[in-house]
Amino acid sequence: MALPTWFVRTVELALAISFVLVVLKIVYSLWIWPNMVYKKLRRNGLIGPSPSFPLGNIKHMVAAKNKRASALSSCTTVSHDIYSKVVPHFAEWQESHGKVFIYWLGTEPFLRIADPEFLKQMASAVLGNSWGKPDVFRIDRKAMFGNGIVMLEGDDWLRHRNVITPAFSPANLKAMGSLMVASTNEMLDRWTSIINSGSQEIEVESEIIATTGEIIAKTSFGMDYNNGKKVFHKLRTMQQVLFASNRYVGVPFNNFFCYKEYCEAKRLGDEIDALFLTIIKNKIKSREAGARVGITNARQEKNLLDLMLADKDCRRTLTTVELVDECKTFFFAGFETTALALIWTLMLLAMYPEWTNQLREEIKQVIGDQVVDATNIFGLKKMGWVMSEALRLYPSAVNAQRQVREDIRVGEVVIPKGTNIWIDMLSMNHDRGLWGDTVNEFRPERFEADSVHGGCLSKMGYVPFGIGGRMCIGRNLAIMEYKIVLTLILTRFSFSLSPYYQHSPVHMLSLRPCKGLPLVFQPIN
Ligand code: HEM
Repeated sequence: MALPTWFVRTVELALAISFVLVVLKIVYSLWIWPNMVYKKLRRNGLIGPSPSFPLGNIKHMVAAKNKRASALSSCTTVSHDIYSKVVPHFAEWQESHGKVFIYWLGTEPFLRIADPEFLKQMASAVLGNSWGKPDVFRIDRKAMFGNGIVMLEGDDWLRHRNVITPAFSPANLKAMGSLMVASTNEMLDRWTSIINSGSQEIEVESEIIATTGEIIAKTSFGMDYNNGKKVFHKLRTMQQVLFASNRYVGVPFNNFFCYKEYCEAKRLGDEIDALFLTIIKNKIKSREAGARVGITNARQEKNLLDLMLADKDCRRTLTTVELVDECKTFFFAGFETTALALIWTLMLLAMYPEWTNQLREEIKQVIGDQVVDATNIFGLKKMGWVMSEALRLYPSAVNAQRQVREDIRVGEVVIPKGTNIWIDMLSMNHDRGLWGDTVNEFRPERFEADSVHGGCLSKMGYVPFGIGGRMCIGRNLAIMEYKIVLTLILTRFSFSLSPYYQHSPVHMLSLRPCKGLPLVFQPIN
């Protein structure tokens, strides 16, 4: 039966209108809106390198990085003056445009900030939960973080933060200490076997990463070794895949250009979700079974996942999907950052044996013959300075990103709603104007008189754990783990840099040694 002409015409008209609306929406979001934000920023005197459509400044960024990579491959000395090597494009643009400038990732304009005073005024003008996260990263990193706390904003962020914060109470952290000691000792026993078998050189990067992965799997989710390992390997692979496609973040339809990587990241993300889902469902079942035989939820709460399953009033406030996303978020945020702080510290201590000796002496005085635990390591003050100095020269979090949810006034400048913000911590940590002539030297003693800011001329110039309400939730856990692992290594081994070590820090979501960290070990009797 033929359809009536008026019906066919109406459908055609509806389709035509929908098509035009979709095209208008695309033009608006890819062209009109970003240009409106850009023009407002320029009217306020903020400038930057000229972008081109549709890559923005990405072409230049990739070219600068490739040039740097070939220069680094012939470099044999270790220098801590790394800023222009890690982000050569920013170093170049800072020379011509100053510490605050606009650059484009595809069709997304970003305001890059490395001026702590500008940042201070900006941060004091907004409430913690009225900062957003750039939409472009929320989409790009969905496979990795889902809608976990790192990507949330507004009331949802506050709700998750309130549920999760109690998990990091001193009592809970204390309970995690013995698990950390056990996992670290397993790693060190493995090192002893390697040395006894005749090889003194150990590739430390992968060892530390695997151990911190195991620690987070056990302490946060009560996972067994095999499941922890599975999640850990999938997350690592996903990071490599995402980094490969990351270069086109912000470019319209970039998922089509990097379709293979996009599908691979999605597949890995789905597999990790399925693993966590099984763990969560089993936990819920065992909690229910426990409740039936009279074991209260409070008695069952041991790790982060247990605590997320029930808030203090024993009600579940996060849905199962939200729990899965938080598990992924904490797994990634928890192992990579702490591992890198330890890895760069080992590289630095291998270069500066006088500091290794000072730390060993401190361990002797503070811990002596006691078993290392979550309480006695807090007396290790010099180790705290070493951690701060390592995080200054080689920060695990190189930058932080935000999206402005309402217009912000900074002096005469108005930053319009919708602006993407790129806070460049690496640049501030290596800023001679803030740290003086010793900026690129390893000097933990700068934290002796000023343990928080290390004598930096601006209080906002050194923020290794972030700023304001979104400051790192796992800070105390990270410090505890760092001190436990480092204390155990220093009491069992002395070490130096392998002649094969190539100093090649690279920005791959975090700051990592591109060519690993081979160290030569000697057991201490
Ligand atoms: C040396 C180790 C660590 C460093 C340097 C570090 C650094 C940071 C920084 C700079 C931020 C703020 C990011 C931003 O403002 O966008 C942050 C946030 C966060 N960190 Fe850490 N972190 C470390 C360890 C950990 C650990 C061990 C965990 C969990 C077990 C963790 C979980 C988180 C989470 C969930 C957030 C997001 C908080 C929010 O948005 O409310 N971090 N971290």
